[in-house]
Amino acid sequence: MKIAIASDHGGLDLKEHLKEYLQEQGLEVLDLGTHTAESVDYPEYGKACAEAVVSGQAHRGIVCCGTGIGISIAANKVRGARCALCTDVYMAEMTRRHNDANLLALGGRITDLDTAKSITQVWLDTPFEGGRHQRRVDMLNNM
Ligand SMILES: O=C(CO)[C@H](O)[C@H](O)COP(=O)(O)O
Repeated sequence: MKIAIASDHGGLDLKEHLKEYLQEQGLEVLDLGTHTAESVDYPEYGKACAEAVVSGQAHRGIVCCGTGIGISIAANKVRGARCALCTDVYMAEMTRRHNDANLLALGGRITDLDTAKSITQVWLDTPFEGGRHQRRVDMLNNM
């Protein structure tokens, strides 16, 4: 599985650690930046990551900013993106089971690394349930 990953400066440390975590598991990572601590604008990075997923360049995407909020809003502006901001593993499980979330958002100033790794792992491993949830995801895709 290929994972696109992107952050602004507020999510940079978390992105770098998660990138290493994903690569340790043999996953291919497409790092769309940012690459330095210089202040940048999260909409650009959320958009780039969501476009990589929706276009098929990557199977899934992970976006990080300070809270995870702004970059998730940006990602969800891209048609076909279903980006879920998660702060615990229950949210990660449910957003895969019910929402078929193809992007995960995390807050580098909110969520500690161990929790972020657990959230990421559950989000990677949990399948979409389909059924009644497919109808709702179709509705999202048609908006
Ligand atoms: O969390 C964020 C967006 O939701 C950003 O990371 C945050 O707004 C950046 O703030 P600053 O420019 O003060 O570092």
